[in-house]
Amino acid sequence: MSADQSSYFIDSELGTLRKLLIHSPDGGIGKIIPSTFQDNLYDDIVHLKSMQKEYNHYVKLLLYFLDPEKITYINSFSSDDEKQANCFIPGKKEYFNSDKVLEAQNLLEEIVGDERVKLRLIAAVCSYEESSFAIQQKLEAIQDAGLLAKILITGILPATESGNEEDQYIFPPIPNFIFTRDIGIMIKDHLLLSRMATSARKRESLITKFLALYYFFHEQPGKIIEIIEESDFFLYEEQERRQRIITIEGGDIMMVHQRHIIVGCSERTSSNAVNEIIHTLFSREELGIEKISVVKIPKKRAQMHIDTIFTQVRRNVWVMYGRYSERIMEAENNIKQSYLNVLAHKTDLHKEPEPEILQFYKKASDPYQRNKDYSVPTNPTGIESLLIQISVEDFGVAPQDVRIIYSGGNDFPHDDREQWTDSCNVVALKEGVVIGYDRNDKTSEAFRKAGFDVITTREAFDRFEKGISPHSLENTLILLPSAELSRARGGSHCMSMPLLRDKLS
Ligand SMILES: NC(=[NH2+])NCCC[C@H](N)C(=O)O
Repeated sequence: MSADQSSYFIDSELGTLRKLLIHSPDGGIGKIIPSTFQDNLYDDIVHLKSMQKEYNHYVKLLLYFLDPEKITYINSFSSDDEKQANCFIPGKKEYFNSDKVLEAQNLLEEIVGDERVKLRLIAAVCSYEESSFAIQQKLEAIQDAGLLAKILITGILPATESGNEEDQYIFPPIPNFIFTRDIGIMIKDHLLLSRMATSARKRESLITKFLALYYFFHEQPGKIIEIIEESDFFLYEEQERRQRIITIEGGDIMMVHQRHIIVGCSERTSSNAVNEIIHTLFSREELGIEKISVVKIPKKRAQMHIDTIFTQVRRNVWVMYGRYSERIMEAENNIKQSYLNVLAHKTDLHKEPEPEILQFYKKASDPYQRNKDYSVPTNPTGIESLLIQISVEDFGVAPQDVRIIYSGGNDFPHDDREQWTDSCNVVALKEGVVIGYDRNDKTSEAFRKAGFDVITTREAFDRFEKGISPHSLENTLILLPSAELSRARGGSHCMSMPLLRDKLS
């Protein structure tokens, strides 16, 4: 399998999905202990086997839509449970190996098959992880590229290679690598590399950079966009450096329309990064980006990226967290304030920091200037108006036809509970057909009320087995089992890095 470079292209969140990058939950996740799950950006320890089982539903669903021949292949092992299970484990002989549902571990295996790349990557990882020279040499001696790829991800050097009686833990796990959304962002036929905000995810950035350079764009490195701090960054004192730091995570960037990108300014994507993203994207004429909407959100664990607050379902339909809707916030504040007035309380209502929208336009007639101010004075008043504006102005939807589905049906406490378990984080397989989590009951109900079919993956598979074509589904929310997956604090949008979508007609 080698990369077909012309076949990466993303200019919407909705065009029929043809190719994406995933990573199945790996052995590193099963090594996290109660005192480290927080540092690892998890909210509990998870049961790896159950998580993998849930994840396999996701993979199978993707294959039904993107590469159905692989379903036939997997089904051919129906009389042998072990072999069938192996079809879902990267590195196993029976692994399905699709060139449409791409597994990061497999791509890594492919690039480290080249000795030159292998040595570079080992050196880079070992120096980042501050490994000993002895460990570096052990890794260099490994001839099995598949094994090496697995070790670089899980951090586990098996006894057979370590020369010890037991497995050796040489690097920390990177349990968030399942959230491939965050590691890089396709913008048309370019790839913007992320720059992870936390040390728990930095090895992911490193591996992704190698995948970009030696797999996806090895013949066209110019298509890789990298945004880093200014060259004098290291000369500043620590506090100043904190202001100037550039961190970018894919969950904060949405290529929502061919001319319009949304960029989140959040716990993970720094304001300086947003600034540079605007300049960089506008300066690259070939991208054709004319408008950038910045969504500044409070820095909070529950909403670490903008895709935890809203995602797009159809041109005219969005799912969002109602507490971040300015319309709802205003209505609630008014009600609360009027109670306070009636009760003659002197205290003012405690207000949470509110999201803020700033829009920037690149006018084709204006020559590009480094310090030019692109901002426009009339920004949408909040996230909900922004989403409506996109549907109406970018997609030509009539305002009365825009529909916002709220997390938990906007009903407290379900709104908060379900946002926490990623009710607002859905990915579109095609326009109107999205993947969500089965535990978000009230959000599913809200989808039903909005005219969507809501089915579980099992129901979907049954239908497909009966010969119904996956692509015949319309306006459907497909629910993944999610008891364990959701504890890692990401949904299907986070678990996907789309590489190729059809253009919307
Ligand atoms: N695009 C996303 N919302 N990704 C979710 C990432 C969750 C992951 N545990 C983290 O905190 O980094």
